[in-house]
Amino acid sequence: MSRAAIGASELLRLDAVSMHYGSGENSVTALSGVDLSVRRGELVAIMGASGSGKSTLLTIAGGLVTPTSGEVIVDGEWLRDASPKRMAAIRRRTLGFVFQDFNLVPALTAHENVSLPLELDGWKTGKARRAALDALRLVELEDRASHFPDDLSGGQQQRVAIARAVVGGRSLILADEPTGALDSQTGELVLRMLRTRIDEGAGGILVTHDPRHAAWADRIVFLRDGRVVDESRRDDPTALLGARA
Ligand SMILES: Nc1ncnc2c1ncn2[C@@H]1O[C@H](COP(=O)(O)OP(=O)(O)OP(=O)(O)O)[C@@H](O)[C@H]1O
Repeated sequence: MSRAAIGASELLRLDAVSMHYGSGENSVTALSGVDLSVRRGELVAIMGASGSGKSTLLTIAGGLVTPTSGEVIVDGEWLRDASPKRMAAIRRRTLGFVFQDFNLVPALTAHENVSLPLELDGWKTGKARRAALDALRLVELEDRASHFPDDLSGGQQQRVAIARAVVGGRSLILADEPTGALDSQTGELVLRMLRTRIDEGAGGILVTHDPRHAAWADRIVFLRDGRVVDESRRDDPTALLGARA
């Protein structure tokens, strides 16, 4: 693929990505020739049965795992060419992860949890704290900044996790079942916050089992046995219904 072919609005591209775990007789094919693109302002849902490769796709997109073959391009950078130092910088500055179990540090306030990645990245404390407060404002939790995770509801904790994922201008949000531990009303609130951030110019992948949650995405990509078997757009409800049937 020509490097010039990557558009400025394209935050993520997976090009013919395959992933095999193990070797020989015990080898498991988790992904097989997957192509995927995520643009700014676009949320892509990934659906598929357990074991279809959703989490593997997310960890590869986030540079946590190198695929067996194929290319991963994040915000114009070929991850295969990135040095470990550069890779760490891309993870800190461009990528934000949101997990099902929030992953907040219990001994730190909401404000400190959000500013921590920036401080680890060398930001001055004052600047990092101001950026963290801006991110908490985005998820409407500015007034809970000094609370510890234990003093926040599950939905509030997940909103802190979203703030931490986008703080400092990170643009690609990778969310793995971010509503799994929440009741449906709170889960919807969290998805609305995620959607707002995407509409402001980030891009994202949402791994989910729930079609109601996938409906927040612009596109749904269906995986089966590590392959993309179908794709539906939100503006094409007939295709969506057909694909889910
Ligand atoms: N570290 C690993 N070592 C070996 N096999 C693995 C590893 N991680 C995943 N697999 C296998 O790769 C395949 C895809 O797994 P993956 O976790 O990506 O699927 P998934 O769609 O996210 O599943 P779930 O919905 O249950 O989380 C499965 O067969 C799984 O057993």
